[in-house]
Amino acid sequence: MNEILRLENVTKSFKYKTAVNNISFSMKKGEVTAILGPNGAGKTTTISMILGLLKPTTGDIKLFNSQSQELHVRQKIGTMLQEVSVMPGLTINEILVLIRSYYPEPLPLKDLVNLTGLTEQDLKTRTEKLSGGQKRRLNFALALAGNPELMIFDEPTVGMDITSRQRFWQTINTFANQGKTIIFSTHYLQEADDNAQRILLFKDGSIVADGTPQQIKSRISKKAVSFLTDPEKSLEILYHHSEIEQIFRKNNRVYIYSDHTDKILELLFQEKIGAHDIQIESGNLEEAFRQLTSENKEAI
Ligand SMILES: Nc1ncnc2c1ncn2[C@@H]1O[C@H](COP(=O)(O)OP(=O)(O)OP(=O)(O)O)[C@@H](O)[C@H]1O
Repeated sequence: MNEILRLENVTKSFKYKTAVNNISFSMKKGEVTAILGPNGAGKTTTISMILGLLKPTTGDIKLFNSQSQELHVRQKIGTMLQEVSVMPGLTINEILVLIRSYYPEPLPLKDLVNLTGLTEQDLKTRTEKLSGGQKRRLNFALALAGNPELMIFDEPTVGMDITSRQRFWQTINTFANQGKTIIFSTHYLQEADDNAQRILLFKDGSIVADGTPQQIKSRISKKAVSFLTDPEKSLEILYHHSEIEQIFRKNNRVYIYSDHTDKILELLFQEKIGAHDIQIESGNLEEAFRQLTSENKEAI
């Protein structure tokens, strides 16, 4: 079966808030997908619904063509959520042995330790004495314990130091190369760009873009020419030029979006508007993200 996940017209409304608004998407085996979006966009709510921790108000979710509550489905999923509590009184080693025993084909303990960077000292530590970093490593090991086909991570690298972050993505890439399906949410554009083949960009509970990082960047991130000029200077003379797709002022700098930056430079000199400190910026994912998730631009 090639399709691992399908959401159809899924909405989640809380009393005063529609957190997720009529979203649909499916995911194939082996895809690595980032759910990207600003705070409050609906990422965690979506992941919680996929995992069966929250029930959609309307719509349908299928995992492996079944409901997420079914045992054969749960055995195929590994997850790491933002806030996790672990059983007190046990060492990391004891918890890993216990959790591995719930799965038909768990990963060997040695592999779990190597893949997550757990140390000998970590294994002996009792859960109530874990540092933030140790907790993260344990949670990662728990997510991998059952050798899951589908891995779902909610903002996995929050609170990780640089070394842990690098190890995390290395491990994820190893699993991706083995054909595992991976979904992770993040605020970090760079993480999505570096590690996902597909980005679902969320805003206000809706999906506003769905594509490869490259497609998303090329679809909406334009090149910009920006410059300083006298704030009193009228720029009306530029408005009728068809090469200019968008023009706005931000922090005293004027920005012009266009695919034809050479033409824009010509115009600036022709029209004698006193442009100085001219810069040309090519679009990047940060810019794409800003354009897609903000509504109000300061118009001139
Ligand atoms: N249990 C709840 N009751 C009421 N409102 C909620 C509940 N859970 C989430 N929300 C609201 O739904 C919206 C989406 O929240 P969600 O946590 O899914 O966003 P997010 O994209 O994961 O944000 P963040 O990046 O900050 O974690 C927010 O406005 C949030 O306040």
